[in-house]
Amino acid sequence: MHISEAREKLIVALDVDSAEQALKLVERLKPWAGLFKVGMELFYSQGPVIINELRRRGVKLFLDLKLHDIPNTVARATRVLTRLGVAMFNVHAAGGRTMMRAALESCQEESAKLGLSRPLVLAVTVLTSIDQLAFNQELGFSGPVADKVVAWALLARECGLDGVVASAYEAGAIRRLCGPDFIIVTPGIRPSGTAGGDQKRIVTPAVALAAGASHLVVGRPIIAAPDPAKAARFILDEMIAI
Ligand SMILES: O=c1ccn([C@@H]2O[C@H](COP(=O)(O)O)[C@@H](O)[C@H]2O)c(=O)[nH]1
Repeated sequence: MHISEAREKLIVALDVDSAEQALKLVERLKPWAGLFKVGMELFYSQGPVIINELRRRGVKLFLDLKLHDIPNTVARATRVLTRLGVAMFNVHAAGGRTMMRAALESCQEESAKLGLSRPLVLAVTVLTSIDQLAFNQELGFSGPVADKVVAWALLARECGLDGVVASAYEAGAIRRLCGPDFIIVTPGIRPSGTAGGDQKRIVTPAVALAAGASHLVVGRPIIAAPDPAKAARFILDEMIAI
């Protein structure tokens, strides 16, 4: 894989609470990342203004707010988010079929109305911070995590969604069952030899790509590094090593 192809697959999580920090990271990391992820911390502290600020810098954005509510509420929230012009956003697969369909339909309608290209809609499956024990004992699900992730990926595909957020542990099965064009965004990425912290289903960048992930989400290993650009470059090197 060429480094430019790896760059398109790397999503840097802007997990900071100020516009100044986010914009500084984007300026430093733009050469090394194809997308930037705005999650709850940045969006809740800065609001939609930060999306406009970032878009003005010409970067593609993944709005990671993980919508999960009744279908009507999610549809109405989706309508508003679609106006922001992000490249992708997500909802929880656990919200069910009607909710996922409502999100997609509302996003399609609003994009068409505004003449915008439709953002990709992804379904969050089982969070990468959940291990098998917590999945069974705390959340009360029976069976392997992977079975639930794959079932939710199939449901998301049936609802017409563009892809899922899932760990690399499940990426191979999702890729086989959902096909080559299905988007698999994979957080829980840790460069070899680094600790996972709160992340439980973790793999290295090379392993995630080999498993079938289409995009890798990396936060702390890049943004908390002494030199974020060097850390991003290191991750790209691990990605192209496969
Ligand atoms: O299952 C999920 C869904 C989303 N995330 C998000 O990805 C990043 C990962 O950050 P790291 O610092 O690289 O651990 C973070 O913004 C999460 O909210 C996830 O980790 N797992």
